[in-house]
Amino acid sequence: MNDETLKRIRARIDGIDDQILALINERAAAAAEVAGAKQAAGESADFYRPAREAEVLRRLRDANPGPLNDGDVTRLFREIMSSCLALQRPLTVAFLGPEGTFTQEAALKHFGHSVDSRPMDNIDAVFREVESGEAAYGVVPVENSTEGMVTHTLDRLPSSPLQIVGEVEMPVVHSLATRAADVASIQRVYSHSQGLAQCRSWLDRHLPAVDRIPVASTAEAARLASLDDSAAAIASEAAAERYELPILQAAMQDGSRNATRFLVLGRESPEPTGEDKTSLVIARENRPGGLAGLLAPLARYGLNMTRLESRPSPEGMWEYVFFVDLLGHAEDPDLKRALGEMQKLASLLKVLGSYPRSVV
Ligand SMILES: O=C(O)C(=O)C[C@]1(C(=O)O)C=C[C@@H](O)C=C1
Repeated sequence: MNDETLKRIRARIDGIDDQILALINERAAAAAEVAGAKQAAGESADFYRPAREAEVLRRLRDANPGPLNDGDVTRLFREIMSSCLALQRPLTVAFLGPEGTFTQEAALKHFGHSVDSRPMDNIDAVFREVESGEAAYGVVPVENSTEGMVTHTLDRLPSSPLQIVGEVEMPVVHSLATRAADVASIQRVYSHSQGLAQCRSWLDRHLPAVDRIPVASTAEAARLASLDDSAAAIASEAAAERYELPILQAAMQDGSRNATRFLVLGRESPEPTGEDKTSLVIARENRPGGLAGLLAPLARYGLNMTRLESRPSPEGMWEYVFFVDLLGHAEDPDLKRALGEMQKLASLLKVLGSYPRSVV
């Protein structure tokens, strides 16, 4: 390419960037106007509107003419909205820490980077931080496609006054991060128990005799591995980078499509968007056909159940509660009727939240 051509194209790009800059700021000013209107209406506590954000992202994704792909378009607008909201008031978001966990990545993917994100030591602490009002929102893992549910999260939900206000799905790619020169020099491997489980076959094949040490998080594993040249961590690339650990093996997880679902916890239920999910916890006294009868209204109203999970009930030995995810919002007429009918049969029925299905 000759210099003249390059100069001409770059001048055009500069012109486009000026327009984008002016438009982004015009958008931020409009969002600030919304904030003013919310404040005037007495809604000053929290300006975040998950339902509206999901609508904005879905509309732009569906309108995207390319060549940018839909994922990049939603990510860019996610960050623009995050910055617009931070101008109104930055959100505080508690997440299962420390810095560098997959949960932090999920929190930033959902809220964008213009938030005040706070690492918590454990899942219970995330719940408490939001329950006490110290943080407006919290992010916790709930299930992994290889290893199944995160029982701490499920068990904490029924007794919490918090609502599930969103979900984030993320591919989870594990790396073997270490200062060891080669696999043969590794004497111990640290990770979260889920990380060790998700890489079991790889470890059996390549490091069969090495100690596998479960620690509080994959980020903590990376920190420990950074202190000991004969140790390795199974952690995210981000955590490896944070602790300046070289990656000896990338993408070492057993399932090529390993993904984790995270829940966003808040205090108020989002409005319906037309593409929502509802999570419930239910129970019925133990008798033949009990659970089938309790779920029957869902089939009658044509509702789609996307998850059914049982957990031991805190009430009694060999008693169970069931976690159910449904497509739809608890305010949708059919779902509302089905819930009304289930309520009459159930010994326990609690709506844990209705929230927009994940967009980014
Ligand atoms: O529409 C609103 O309620 C806004 O505050 C504007 C806006 C946006 O930037 O589009 C910002 C924050 C909300 O979470 C949702 C949307």
